[in-house]
Amino acid sequence: MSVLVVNAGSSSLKVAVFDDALREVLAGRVTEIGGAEARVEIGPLQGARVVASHAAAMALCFEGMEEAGVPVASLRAAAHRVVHGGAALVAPCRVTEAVMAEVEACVPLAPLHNPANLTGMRAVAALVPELPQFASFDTAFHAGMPEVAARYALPAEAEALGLRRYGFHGISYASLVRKVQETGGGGLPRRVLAFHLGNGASACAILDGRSVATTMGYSPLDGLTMGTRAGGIDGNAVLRLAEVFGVAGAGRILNRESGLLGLGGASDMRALRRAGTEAARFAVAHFCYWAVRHGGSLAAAMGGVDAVCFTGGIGENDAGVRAEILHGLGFLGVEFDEAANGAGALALHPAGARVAVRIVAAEEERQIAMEAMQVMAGEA
Ligand SMILES: Nc1ncnc2c1ncn2[C@@H]1O[C@H](COP(=O)(O)OP(=O)(O)O)[C@@H](O)[C@H]1O
Ligand SMILES: CC(=O)OP(=O)(O)O
Ligand SMILES: [Mg+2]
Repeated sequence: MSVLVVNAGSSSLKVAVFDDALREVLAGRVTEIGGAEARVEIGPLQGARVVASHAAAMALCFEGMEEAGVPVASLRAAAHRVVHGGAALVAPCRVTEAVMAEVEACVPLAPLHNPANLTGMRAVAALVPELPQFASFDTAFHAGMPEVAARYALPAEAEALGLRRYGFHGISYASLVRKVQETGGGGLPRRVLAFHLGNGASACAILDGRSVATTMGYSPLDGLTMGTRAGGIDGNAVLRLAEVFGVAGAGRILNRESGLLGLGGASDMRALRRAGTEAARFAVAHFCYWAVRHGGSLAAAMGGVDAVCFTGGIGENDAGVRAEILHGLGFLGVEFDEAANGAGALALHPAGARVAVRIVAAEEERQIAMEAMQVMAGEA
C-alpha cells in the first residue's frame, strides 16, 4: 500500500508515490503552471501544454498516475505539503475539516501557496472521499525559533494579528538535516547555514539541528530576492505601493511581478542565463548579493558556521550562483573547490577545510511521506 505525496509550489505541482518501505514508486511534475506553456512529466504523459491552474495540473497528475498503473484508488493515503500552518499547525497531522479551515485562514499569509495546497486536498477528496489525508507544514521546522528572532518590533495589537516571523521551506530544511546526518560523515555539523534556492528562496540558520533564524517572515515574501517575489523591502515602500496601486495591486507587484522577473525579465534562472542581457545579469547579481548579505546575518545568529548547504532547483544546479555566494561568504572561512562546484559534486570544500560545503538534493516529497507514515503509526 502506497502513499501519494502532493507538493504544490508557487509555480509547480510535484507528485510522488512511495511504498511502505519509502521506495519511490512514481514521481511526476507539472512545472511553469500558468506560464505560456507548462511542462508535464508524469508517467506516460510527457510534453508541453497549457496548464492554467493547480486544479488542472492535479487532474493531469491523476490521469498520468492511472496510465502509469498507479491509480489513486489503489493508495493507502495522500499527504500534502502545506506552506503556511500559522500559529496552530506546527506538527504533521491528519487533514480534517478543522485543519482545512485553518489552512484556509492562512491564505492571506501565503497567497501564492495555500490556495494551491487546498486545491490538492480537495481534488483528492473529490476523487476518493474515504482516502485518509495528511499534511506537513513548511512553517513547522521554525516553530521553535527563539522569541527574539520570531517577533517583529511591533506593539501588542499588531502581534495579536499574528504578525510574526513564521519562516518557510521547513520541510526542505528538515529533510536536509536528516540527509546530512545520514550521509555527511561525522554527523550533523553544529552550525549549518542552509540555502533553499528555488522559485521561492530562503536561508536558515540551523543550530544543533534546529532552526534558530530564517529569512522568510510572516509570509514567504521576505528575505532573499526570488523568482517573482521582492524579498526584503522597507514597510514604508509597501505602504507607498498600496497607496498608488491599491492593496491588491501592491500584493500582486510584490509577490508576482518582482524579484528576478521584475529586475531581469524572467523568473526562471535558466531563462535569465539564456537571455544574457545586462538586466538579466543584474538580476542574478542581485540574487547572489542578497543571499550573501542574509547569509552573514544568519551566521551571526549562530556565532559562525561549520557547514554551508545548498538545495532547491538553483542551489542544486547553478554552479555560478553557488560560486558567487561562496566567494561572498569567504570572510566566514568558507572555501570551495571550483572543479567540484562546476561538476555539482556532493561535497564542494577542499580537504582539510574548516567549513564543509555541500549540495543536498531537496527531498520534500520523501520527508512528507515519512511524516505522514509517522502520524499513521501514531494513530494505529
Ligand atoms: N540546471 C539548472 N540551472 C540553473 N537553474 C536551474 C536549473 N534547473 C532548475 N533551475 C532553476 O530552479 C528554479 C526552480 O527551482 P525549484 O526548486 O524546482 O522550484 P519550486 O520553488 O517551484 O519548487 C528555477 O529558477 C529554475 O530555473
Ligand atoms: C515557501 C515557498 O516559497 O515555496 P516555493 O519555493 O515552493 O515557492
Ligand atoms: Mg520549492
